Amino acid sequence: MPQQTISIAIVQNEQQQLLISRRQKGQHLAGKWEFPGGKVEQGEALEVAMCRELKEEVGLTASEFTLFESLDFDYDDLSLTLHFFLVTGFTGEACELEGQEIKWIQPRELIDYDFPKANISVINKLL
Ligand SMILES: Nc1nc2c([nH]c(=O)n2[C@@H]2O[C@H](COP(=O)(O)OP(=O)(O)OP(=O)(O)O)[C@@H](O)[C@H]2O)c(=O)[nH]1
Ligand SMILES: [Mg+2]
Repeated sequence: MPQQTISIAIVQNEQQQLLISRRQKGQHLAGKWEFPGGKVEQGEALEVAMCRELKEEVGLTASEFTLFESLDFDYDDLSLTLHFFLVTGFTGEACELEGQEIKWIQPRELIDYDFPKANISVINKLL
């Protein structure tokens, strides 16, 4: 089974809102909501990958962050190691650089959005 390491940014703004985006047609788990992030490249540090994906996907530059949770999760077709960072400092304005839908929501609203199974423990920690 393919194995991937993923770095993810949970971005929190000054109103305590969190940034979520929607996975697009053709992507793994299309239609689900997620936090911006993606595959860590060969030899790339986890936080460097998180910052790169955040910039590429929504145009934000992370300046303050901590590792929030790391976990392994197996989907039927894919085995993942996911590293979630909580980003509390950033510059820029979030935009839909890849044509995906994005939203700022309150943590308690996370329960109203359909996230991948791998996100359940992280979402429970954020609620
Ligand atoms: N970005 C992100 N991916 C997640 C989350 N939860 C989760 O299970 N995943 C899974 O982790 C993998 C992330 O890879 P990705 O598709 O975002 O990777 P990427 O940005 O490098 O995509 P690309 O290869 O299309 O450029 C996917 O299989 C996705 O389904 C999440 O909250 N955010
Ligand atoms: Mg991605």
